[in-house]
Amino acid sequence: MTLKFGVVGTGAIGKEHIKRITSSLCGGEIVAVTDVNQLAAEQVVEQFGLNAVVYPDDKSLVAAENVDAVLVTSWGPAHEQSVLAAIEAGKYVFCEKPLATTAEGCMKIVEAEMKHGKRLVQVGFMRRYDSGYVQLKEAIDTHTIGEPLMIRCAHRNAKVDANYTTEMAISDTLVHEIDVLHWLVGDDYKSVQVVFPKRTKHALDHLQDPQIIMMETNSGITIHVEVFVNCQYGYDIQCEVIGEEGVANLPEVPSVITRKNATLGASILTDWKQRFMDAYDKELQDFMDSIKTTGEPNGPTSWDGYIVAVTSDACLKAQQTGNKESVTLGEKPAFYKNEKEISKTV
Ligand SMILES: NC(=O)c1ccc[n+]([C@@H]2O[C@H](COP(=O)([O-])OP(=O)(O)OC[C@H]3O[C@@H](n4cnc5c(N)ncnc54)[C@H](O)[C@@H]3O)[C@@H](O)[C@H]2O)c1
Ligand SMILES: O[C@H]1[C@H](O)[C@@H](O)[C@H](O)[C@@H](O)[C@H]1O
Repeated sequence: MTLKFGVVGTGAIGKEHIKRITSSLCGGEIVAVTDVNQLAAEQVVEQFGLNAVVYPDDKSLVAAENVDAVLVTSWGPAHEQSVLAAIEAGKYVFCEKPLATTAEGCMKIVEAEMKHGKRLVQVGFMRRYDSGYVQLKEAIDTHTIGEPLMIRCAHRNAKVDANYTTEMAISDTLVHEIDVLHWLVGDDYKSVQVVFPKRTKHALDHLQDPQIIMMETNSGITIHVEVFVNCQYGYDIQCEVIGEEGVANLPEVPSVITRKNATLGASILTDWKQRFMDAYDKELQDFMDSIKTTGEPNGPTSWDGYIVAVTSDACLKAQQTGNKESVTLGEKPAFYKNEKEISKTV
């Protein structure tokens, strides 16, 4: 069976996902596309030689009979409406982060999905599919380093464009750590705090860069994440878990090591597309495969999207107050308690 996708939003990551579904993954086909910029949607159909209809908006695309699954890759604020429309129509949804830009929006999606009665939604938190993070999780789960006590992370982008704001360090960038870290240690967040170090001269005037976000889990694990989006030198993702019996690090991306001019060298990637290419492939392949085999997606859930939104809201508040802000999630619904471990399925 081929899963027929309708794509909402044919910008940067929309095109990346269309390319992988049509050229490197198995079992998917793009049959519909839409974008507020109709020309962009038409160009994508031509660029990738798709046999797909261009729809005027997400509602008409979702309603198309031959669309089995909706791939939401529009701007964040537009996600909620498209995801809710897809659930309403009983269609599967793969939604890029964020699931919705507010915790209330994510909760509406959670409630709609539970009302529908089976899982339809997967959120694009691709780091859970990255082989490095999967290995790190295995080391933690098998108690290789004992009980985790502290985590230190860095999320560095070489540079960002003028539209990137101080808030986006949380809502666009930190969201990846918020998702992957609670998954890594199997614990939820209790509180967050944000500290603004000395600003880099490479940030535009409106942007506080870098930022340090401190998070604490219910069991007391303390986490420090440095978000530094004008670090200049490359795209660099670091994660170190300090346990009672040892320390585990996210593996470095493999690179040829050179020896030249009295210097030992290795290259560093420059953007997220290359760094997580395999993880993007695996998350979408898993989405298609698990729907085919079990009738439900297997990856990050709407509840995971909700956890990220609540935590991200607390961080945004902490940016303003400078105080420790609490994270209040409420009980995880039983509906979301049977998730399978990705590390055991990919
Ligand atoms: N998982 C990741 O690592 C990752 C990486 C990049 C982007 N993203 C997420 O993917 C989403 C898209 O990011 P991008 O970099 O491709 O942005 P982009 O600006 O390149 O593309 C977004 C596209 O959506 C279209 N659009 C906006 N509102 C729409 C609507 N209501 N209906 C239809 N089309 C609409 C825009 O015209 C644009 O073509 C964002 O939510 C972003 O956070 C995730
Ligand atoms: O939207 C992008 C993307 O999510 C990247 O993975 C992240 O490193 C960037 O900081 C963010 O702006």
